[in-house]
Amino acid sequence: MKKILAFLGPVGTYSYEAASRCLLTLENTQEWTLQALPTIPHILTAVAEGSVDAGLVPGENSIEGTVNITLDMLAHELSLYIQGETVLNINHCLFSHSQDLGEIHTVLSHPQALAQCRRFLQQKLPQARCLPANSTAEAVQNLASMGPGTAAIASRDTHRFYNVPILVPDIGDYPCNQTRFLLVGRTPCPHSDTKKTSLVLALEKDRPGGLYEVLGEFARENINLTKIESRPAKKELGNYIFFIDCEAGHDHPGLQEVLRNLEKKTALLKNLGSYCSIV
Ligand SMILES: O=C(O)C(=O)C[C@]1(C(=O)O)C=C[C@@H](O)C=C1
Repeated sequence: MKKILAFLGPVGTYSYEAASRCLLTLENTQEWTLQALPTIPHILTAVAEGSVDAGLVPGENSIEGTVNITLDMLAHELSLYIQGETVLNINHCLFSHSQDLGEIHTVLSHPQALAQCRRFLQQKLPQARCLPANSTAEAVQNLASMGPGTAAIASRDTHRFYNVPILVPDIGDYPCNQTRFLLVGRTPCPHSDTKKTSLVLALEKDRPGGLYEVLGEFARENINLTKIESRPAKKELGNYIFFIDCEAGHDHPGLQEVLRNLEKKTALLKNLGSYCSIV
């Protein structure tokens, strides 16, 4: 039986494109197949429970920031490892069977895509209401049952899978729009040449210099951070956890030293895994 890589479906989503790319780089590619699932929680839970072997989920967008559900589930709810990352350029188009923008009264898409086209929607379709869909391609698929006057925001590529014309191409608010996808599995990345590591940590107590000391550990080992973000610890207000990505793989001697020291300085230290970029 083939191993399964789950992605946010149906086919034609950005996640599908990212998953197709990852599939080619997995060890023994021909032993793998893709499976569409409807939401990010479905994907991560299926990986954790073992009904699929790996999952591909969006983690961060250059315009809208972190995909909170992904990081929250990885930090608080599941024991999974990031095994790889891949970055896609995002180029949103407006799909519709209508040929006139003035006829559009409803626009469907994934909330991230709607947010990334906020100015276009405000300026060109002020009359339209926006409805969330589970994914961009699901929004295009749903147009078939929605009647005239509806439109969907999705990737140009979606055109290949659904018989819906592009009414307006390139509707994103910013010319550079990228989403970083994470490949997650139940075990650490099997490759020895990992280049990045993602950590979640919480300070022992809120005191002057606490975070500075944590960051000092990376500086001392000359390890570059590529991301730091605080998220609510899901307790009282003002209580945060920190997501840190750094440019050091698991066999980096400096990283091992940083992890040993952080164990002593933090109330929570979760290693989400070391991995490489998939291009
Ligand atoms: O709906 C899709 O096509 C997705 O793959 C999801 C998703 C996301 O969650 O960020 C991926 C890339 C874009 O940023 C918009 C939507």
